[in-house]
Amino acid sequence: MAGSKSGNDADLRDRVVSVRQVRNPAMVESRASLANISGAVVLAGAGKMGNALLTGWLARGLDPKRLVVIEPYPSDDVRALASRGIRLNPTEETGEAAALVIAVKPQTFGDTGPALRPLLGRSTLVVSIMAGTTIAKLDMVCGGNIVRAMPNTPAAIGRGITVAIAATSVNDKQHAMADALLRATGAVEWIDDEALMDAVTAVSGSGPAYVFLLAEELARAGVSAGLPADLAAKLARETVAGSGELLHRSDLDAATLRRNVTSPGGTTAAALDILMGEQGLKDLMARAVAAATKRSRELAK
Ligand SMILES: NC(=O)C1=CN([C@@H]2O[C@H](COP(=O)(O)OP(=O)(O)OC[C@H]3O[C@@H](n4cnc5c(N)ncnc54)[C@H](OP(=O)(O)O)[C@@H]3O)[C@@H](O)[C@H]2O)C=CC1
Ligand SMILES: O=C(O)[C@@H]1CCC=N1
Repeated sequence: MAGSKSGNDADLRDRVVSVRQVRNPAMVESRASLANISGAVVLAGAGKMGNALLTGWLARGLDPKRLVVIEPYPSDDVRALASRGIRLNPTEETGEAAALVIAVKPQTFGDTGPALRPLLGRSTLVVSIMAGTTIAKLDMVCGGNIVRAMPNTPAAIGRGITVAIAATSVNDKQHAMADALLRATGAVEWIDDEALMDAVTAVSGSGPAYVFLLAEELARAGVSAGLPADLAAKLARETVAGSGELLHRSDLDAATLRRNVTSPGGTTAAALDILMGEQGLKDLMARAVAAATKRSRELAK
């Protein structure tokens, strides 16, 4: 029996921890391509997402001297980057940028966008990460060879995912540059139907917030169940992070990984009866993603 039990354990281990080697040839490639960018990369807007991109680029070897950051109220972190050679709010002419990455709020772009025009030459690549802001609007407000992209904040640690679409005026060289800038922060999916961008924004752009909310609420529920607050926060954080890492490394899909936690008649099944019941997470998530998709469409107006 013992033999068969350890056989089962081995099976289970194979199923649960079927870990693929973390290889990221794209990362190596993007490092090379980032080094190949000649000319300035200008980031307009170094708020939360702009800063995440900046951190990702620098970590993956983009020469700080190539970076120009335009940000009216730079955070201390962004100010500190100036000592590494980044040009922050330069007063002298920067000339035409090789790439301009626009990370200002979509609601302000109509006012702030036209001021970016002097940075654009005929070959300048424009990458916009603004939610809801269409290629047509970008073209109208500032022009350029436009790639519309939707990254997410795990970009700061090279574990983001970006969905991108290129306007027809974008040539192969500009496409490769956009791919290198985006891929330096994680995975990239190119699409050719811009209408998908609203749902993309609702799933992966906003998605990290849903996951962080899960950690917050799991901790809160732990406190309600009697745990000290600091222990509950640690358990929730490590559980979300560890589960995310397992999902990342495993070949198994999320549903199988979930089933592997759920012993018949056990504690997880009791919890999932609530979470997967009527008006449970399925319904909540569908409503949340629909609301975000609708908001993205509204931002386009
Ligand atoms: N946060 C996220 O997870 C994601 C955000 N995005 C997109 O990224 C963009 C930025 O979002 P987020 O970082 O959250 O927002 P933030 O408000 O944190 O960042 C925007 C930054 O742009 C600055 N800014 C305002 N005017 C100008 C200007 N004229 N020139 C340069 N910078 C200016 C803002 O300054 P001030 O605050 O003083 O106005 C602010 O620091 C948005 O378009 C959003 O849709 C996309 C994917 C994910
Ligand atoms: O909340 C927002 O509008 C932005 C876009 C996706 C994530 N943050």
